[in-house]
Amino acid sequence: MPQATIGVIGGSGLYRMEHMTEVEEVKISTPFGDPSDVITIGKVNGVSMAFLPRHGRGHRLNPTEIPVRANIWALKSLGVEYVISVSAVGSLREDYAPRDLVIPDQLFDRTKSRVNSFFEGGLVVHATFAEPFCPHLSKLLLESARELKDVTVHAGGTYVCMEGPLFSTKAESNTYRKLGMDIIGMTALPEAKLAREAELCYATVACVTDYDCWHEAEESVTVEMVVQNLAANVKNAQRILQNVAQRIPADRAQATCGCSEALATAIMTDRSAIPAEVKEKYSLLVKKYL
Ligand SMILES: CSC[C@H]1O[C@H](OP(=O)(O)O)[C@H](O)[C@@H]1O
Ligand SMILES: Nc1ncnc2[nH]cnc12
Repeated sequence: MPQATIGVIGGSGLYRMEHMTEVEEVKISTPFGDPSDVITIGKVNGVSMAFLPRHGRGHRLNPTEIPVRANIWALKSLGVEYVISVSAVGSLREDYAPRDLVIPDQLFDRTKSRVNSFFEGGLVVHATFAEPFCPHLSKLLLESARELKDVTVHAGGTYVCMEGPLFSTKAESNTYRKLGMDIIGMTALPEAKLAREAELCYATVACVTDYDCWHEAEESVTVEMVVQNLAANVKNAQRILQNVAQRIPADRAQATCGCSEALATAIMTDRSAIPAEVKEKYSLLVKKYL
């Protein structure tokens, strides 16, 4: 099986990686079912990357249907250590305009029907999630994005993750604004939580496509609006991915974050109380601690 240290999860509008050479497609099965699609592995600027479209090619899966556990497990099993998510988002503030990019630093969970953890059936794990995005990978993405002189990039912001698939009401959108949220989408959770449980560095390039439905002078969000703005945004996201490939250290020991040891103090269950078959099932994630 080919391996890659960097994984890219493509969101709306990003279903394949441009400028990828030596491309191989791999179909992976996991204890949590099949991922959203086959994973493409190849080289971007000489660096190995794995690419997975979260909604599947053809955009077949709505946010609630995305097999997030299978997606993160599959990337981990390919040796991925860094996951870069590319996502379309609505803006909840005037100065984050459509076609701008945001590297968010916080998350607020408004999902209702998602599975939030890998661990169940006799293994209880409480990982720290105060900083949901990897600060080290976010900084590298920000530096790469800032090299695009024709694009406005915002450092930081709170991404509120709603259930969907319908967009928000005006009452919801205005409430999120009052609560201090900056951007809105439907997919960063549980992806970020599962990446943390898999001890992966995880960060997002959020592509602003609309002002949701709160803005008095702008039309409320529609799929047509999202798709039009995404065409430009996704090109810029691809440029960032090519650039960041050069900056990510091959050896994660050089990273200044704690993502690679996120479970070191998180396992609550007595080692002697964990059934053998559960240890076996989760060995990809916790073998080094058991
Ligand atoms: C097509 S607009 C709504 C859709 O776009 C975002 O997806 P992604 O984060 O995968 O780019 C949003 O979360 C919704 O799923
Ligand atoms: N306004 C919005 N709400 C939720 N998800 C989105 N994705 C893009 N725009 C969005």
